[in-house]
Amino acid sequence: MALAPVITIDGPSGSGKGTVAGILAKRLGWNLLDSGALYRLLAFAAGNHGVALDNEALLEKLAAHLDVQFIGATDGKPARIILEGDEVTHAIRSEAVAAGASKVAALPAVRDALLQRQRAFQELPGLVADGRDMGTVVFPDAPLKVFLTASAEERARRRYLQLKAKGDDVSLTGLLDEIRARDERDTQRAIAPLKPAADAIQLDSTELSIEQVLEHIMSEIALRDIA
Ligand SMILES: Nc1ncnc2c1ncn2[C@@H]1O[C@H](COP(=O)(O)OP(=O)(O)OP(=O)(O)O)[C@@H](O)[C@H]1O
Ligand SMILES: Nc1ccn([C@H]2C[C@H](O)[C@@H](COP(=O)(O)O)O2)c(=O)n1
Repeated sequence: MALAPVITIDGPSGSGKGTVAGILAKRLGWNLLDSGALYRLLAFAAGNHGVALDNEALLEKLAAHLDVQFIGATDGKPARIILEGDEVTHAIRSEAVAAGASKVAALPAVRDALLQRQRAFQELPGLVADGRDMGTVVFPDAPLKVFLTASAEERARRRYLQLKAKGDDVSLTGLLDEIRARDERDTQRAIAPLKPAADAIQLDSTELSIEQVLEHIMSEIALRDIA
């Protein structure tokens, strides 16, 4: 049977990947893989089980047996995420969990343990996959690969507005520091670093609205006759 087509959207934190991937999946009626959520879930589970974020052997085991359910969908995103029986939909979205995710994601055995779980999302009619290595490692044959960026300042501003709207007490300079630290870790790690695939189209969303980003991607989809 033919493999489902995949559109990959990679890029740094706050560039808009998750938002754009969710809307795109909904418009196309395709499946969605938020690969960052898997690394966040692993970091969260490690905290629950008292596993240190540099204990590669234990994290590999935890990753291989991660008991996760993605339930329902709104705007292309899972409505609820259940980890080991507990709802963690919102809890995994904190900056602290993101920093932990970025640390466990640098461990080769962890990435290996999560690889097949990610590839299993490739089901008909198609998949929109967002992350750091979707186009370079997980789905190298994807017919459309997008590398979405924005300046660090704009990404911090977006994250600030997003967290403020949720009622979180955050500082813009603190978020900018965290974003820069995460960029550094994600781009400099030895395995599957954040970088554009050789055949990716690059979009800088600093001056673009979400809808304008989507228009660019939809025109690439039409050009390639993918969906
Ligand atoms: N082009 C844009 N213009 C303005 N705001 C945007 C744009 N794209 C995304 N946003 C907003 O920026 C915030 C971060 O977006 P999003 O969560 O999609 O980023 P991300 O790249 O998936 O980040 P992460 O990798 O950390 O999950 C959200 O509040 C989103 O609505
Ligand atoms: N394909 C992926 C997805 C995510 N990560 C790591 C690096 C990120 O900093 C962290 C959290 O991701 P987010 O939810 O913010 O997209 O997880 C990765 O290494 N590879």
